[in-house]
Amino acid sequence: MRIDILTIFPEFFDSLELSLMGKAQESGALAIKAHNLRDWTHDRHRTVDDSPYGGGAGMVMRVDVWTRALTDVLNSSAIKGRRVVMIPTPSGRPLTQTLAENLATADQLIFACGRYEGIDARFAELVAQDSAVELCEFSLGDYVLNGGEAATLVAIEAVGRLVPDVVGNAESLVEESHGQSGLLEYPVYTRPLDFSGAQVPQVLLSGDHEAVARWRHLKSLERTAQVRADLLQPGGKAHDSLSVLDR
Ligand SMILES: Nc1cc(-c2ccc3cc[nH]c3c2)n[nH]1
Repeated sequence: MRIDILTIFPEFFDSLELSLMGKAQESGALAIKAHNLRDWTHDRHRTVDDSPYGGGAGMVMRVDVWTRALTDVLNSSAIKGRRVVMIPTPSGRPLTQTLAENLATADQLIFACGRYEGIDARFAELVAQDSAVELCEFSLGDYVLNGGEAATLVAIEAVGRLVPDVVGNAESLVEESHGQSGLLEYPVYTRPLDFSGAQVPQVLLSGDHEAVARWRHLKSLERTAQVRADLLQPGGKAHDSLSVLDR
């Protein structure tokens, strides 16, 4: 998967050279490039924003700069297949595991990181009209950030780890929170066996793999019921997991 990021803070994404995302770039499973939006300005001050029509506080990012930048990235990366323009915004659709799984099948993601009061609305409108790309306006949750960069980092990690050959052991993607079961993760333990009197659950020391699997599933159900009962409602992703209680 090719990932392009348009931002006025390209150095914000230096952390993607580390850990799993860094290894995925070395292996070629992911190709990530951050571009400085100011490279597509034409004035001496490299201006990307202006005052809002209709008045109000703050500044709005210019549609001409954004459209020039996106057009250039799309034309120069020349990726065939499914291309999605990702715009982080508080008014977007929630970034869920289901959405991340869907996006992980794309050939290219292009992230448009806004700042100030956001990007001129005509930018997203023009992207939506372009049949060569999909538009995905997404939100991390109901809280407001100062810009799109942090949301983009989260989205790249959530989607990137689902791209084939990025995570070494695909098995580990199955049992995590919001994974295939839709349940929250069970508690995990490792050495020391006794820590300040706190013990490891005996079943995990039993060597009885079936009993361990059953205990883990029940702990996941318990945790999900405590913290995210909504996931267990009819239609929720974890609702089918309740059937294990009937056995
Ligand atoms: N979920 C969420 C996204 C944002 C966001 C996204 C882009 C910009 C640009 C300027 N402020 C922004 C805030 N806040 N919260």
